[in-house]
Amino acid sequence: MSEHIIELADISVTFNDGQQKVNAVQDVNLQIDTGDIYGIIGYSGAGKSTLVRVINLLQMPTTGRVTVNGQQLQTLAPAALRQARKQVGMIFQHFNLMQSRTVLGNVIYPLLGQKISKRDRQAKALALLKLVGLADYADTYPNKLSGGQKQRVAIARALVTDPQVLISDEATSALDPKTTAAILALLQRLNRELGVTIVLITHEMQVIKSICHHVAVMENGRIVERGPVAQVFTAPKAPITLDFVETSTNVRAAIQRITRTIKLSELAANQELIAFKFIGQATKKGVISQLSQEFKVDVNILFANIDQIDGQNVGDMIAIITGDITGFNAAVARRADQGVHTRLIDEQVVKGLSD
Ligand SMILES: Nc1ncnc2c1ncn2[C@@H]1O[C@H](COP(=O)(O)OP(=O)(O)OP(=O)(O)O)[C@@H](O)[C@H]1O
Repeated sequence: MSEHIIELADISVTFNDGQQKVNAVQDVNLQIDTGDIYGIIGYSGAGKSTLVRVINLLQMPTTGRVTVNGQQLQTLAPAALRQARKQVGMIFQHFNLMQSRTVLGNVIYPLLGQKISKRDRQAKALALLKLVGLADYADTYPNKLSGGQKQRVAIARALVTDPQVLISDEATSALDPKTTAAILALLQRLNRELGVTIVLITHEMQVIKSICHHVAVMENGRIVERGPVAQVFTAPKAPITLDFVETSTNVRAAIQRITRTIKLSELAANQELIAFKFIGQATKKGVISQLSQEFKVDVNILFANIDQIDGQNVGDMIAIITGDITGFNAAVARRADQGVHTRLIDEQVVKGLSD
């Protein structure tokens, strides 16, 4: 088995929409490890759906190579490609269930036409319904189910051909927060128990933070940043990543609220407004209280929040520091390797938030 279950090399997708040319995906290289939960985040129109549809050649790339489980899909004859596609299951925002079939009928559907007896088909579908918590709903029709239950059926259906990869295209976007959390927990359990690799696209940071191990951030058809979730979201490099982070942690709203009441231009020469980030152990160590005593600075906390990213604690704090700010800032900078990061909130930062 290859270490990378999915390898996308130099992928571009261009649509010719009448007179207009749309470069939906541009020069994307992406490798996804076997067994990973890999998130792709971006705003609407960033190219996420187009990119993931390339993974099973539902969307032919204009250029580039698609390799799944060691097979370069574009080199396969139609029969082999049909077989290879079964390695990739998909779930969608609107479930795409067939209303005229029962829950069991929906889950069985992908197995029709395969060399597998009716009894085995049923047994397999029922086992999957049990796995997703819907054993008692086999004979129910989809219109009698809640959104969360419909998505569970769709997940069972996507897994019935034993795919190695499950693609989730905004699968929780139509669900309420509690149901979203339950579906994400289910995906996490399926990843652990079945070893299925999950590629999950979303525009919501919360989704990425709760179950993904790696993330790629897409903007205008390109991947602008990628890496382990905790790393990308605690030390974002691309402006759009920072934007996602600050929106989801409420830091952006907090900075806007604070700077509406406190004018930065009216701060004294020995005062600064600073945003702190504490990662992992640093959330527990009281580094700031130690340093504030050492440098005799006052720390006036205006906002604080603690969050979990891929199982790791991440804290945010915004405070006005008064006193020996040069010494204090230098000492904090030396703590970067212990997971303490700071950012000065100046007029430019505030202006950037309102743009
Ligand atoms: N079949 C198509 N023909 C023409 N343009 C398309 C087609 N499919 C997608 N596009 C365009 O390609 C770009 C990327 O779309 P895509 O759906 O991949 O983005 P997305 O990040 O998944 O956004 P959303 O969450 O809104 O679906 C958009 O500008 C979209 O309008």
